[in-house]
Amino acid sequence: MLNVKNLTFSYNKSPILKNISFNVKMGENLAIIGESGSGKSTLLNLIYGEFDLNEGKIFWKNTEILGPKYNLVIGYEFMKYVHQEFDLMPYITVAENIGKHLSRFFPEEKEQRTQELIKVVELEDFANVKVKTLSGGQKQRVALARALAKQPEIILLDEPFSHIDNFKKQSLRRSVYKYLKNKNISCIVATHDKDDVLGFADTMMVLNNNEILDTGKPETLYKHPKTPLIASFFGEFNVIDNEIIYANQLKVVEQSNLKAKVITSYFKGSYYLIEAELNGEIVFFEHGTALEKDSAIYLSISE
Ligand SMILES: Nc1ncnc2c1ncn2[C@@H]1O[C@H](COP(=O)(O)OP(=O)(O)OP(=O)(O)O)[C@@H](O)[C@H]1O
Repeated sequence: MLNVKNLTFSYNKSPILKNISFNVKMGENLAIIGESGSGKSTLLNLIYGEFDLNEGKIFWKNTEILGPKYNLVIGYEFMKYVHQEFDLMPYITVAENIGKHLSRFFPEEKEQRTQELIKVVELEDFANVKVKTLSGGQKQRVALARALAKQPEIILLDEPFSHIDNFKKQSLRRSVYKYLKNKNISCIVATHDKDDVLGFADTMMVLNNNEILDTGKPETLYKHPKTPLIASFFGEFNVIDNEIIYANQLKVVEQSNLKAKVITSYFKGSYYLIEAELNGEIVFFEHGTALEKDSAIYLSISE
């Protein structure tokens, strides 16, 4: 289990993270979300032992994670970190990059493991291609596979699918998170993307103003967002009578005391997002069809 206790850290004078405490169990998937600059990457760096803490302690099982002041070589065998710079060897192939740190003395196992991971990141067609010729998204997938090669006990992922196109993203995400679960590898993922969280994360943690704003199951935070910031992570929402109401909770009805005027209909695929004016405020709701501009409609709030 990863145990982070009262962590406080600053690069310069003002703290970036204050009093951060949480645990991650074996095989658990924890998603860290927060606005840009809220300290997600910094927290991953600290867990990896990249910097020295100002205060607090980090343990993986019984091993204390120590920063550069105490360690000549940063990083531990049981932990891998896939950050934004992929740090690959450009002049060797995808397969060679992935198998680079696997033992040469077990060539069959090395080959088998490399092939298994190439499949996980869906790079079968590129196994023998030199990394320097790959796109950003393909490189990101090689970096993921390489981090998994020696099967860490815990993996830290910083925006792991940020460079991957929408055509591939969904299936790749399922493949990687399923692999981590099957192998019982703990995972901490820093992300801006709700699709990394919903359906995959066991727990999510929201960083805001240097602290943990909330933490819990994604379902709980979705259903009971403490603040508009948390609701905004999940999608369009409105504040009506001081309550956070998601766009999909507002329905058009025959008659109600919420009379609104349609402004714009945005095509969203399986629905339209309608922008309307309600009591002088802008509201958004989802609807099956586009609605005529300036038409009057009545809304009701569903659970
Ligand atoms: N090496 C550094 N030296 C000084 N300040 C830094 C350093 N790295 C990050 N910061 C600052 O620390 C704060 C947190 O940055 P961090 O990269 O951890 O945020 P983040 O939540 O990961 O952001 P993003 O979502 O944009 O990646 C920012 O204000 C950033 O400017």
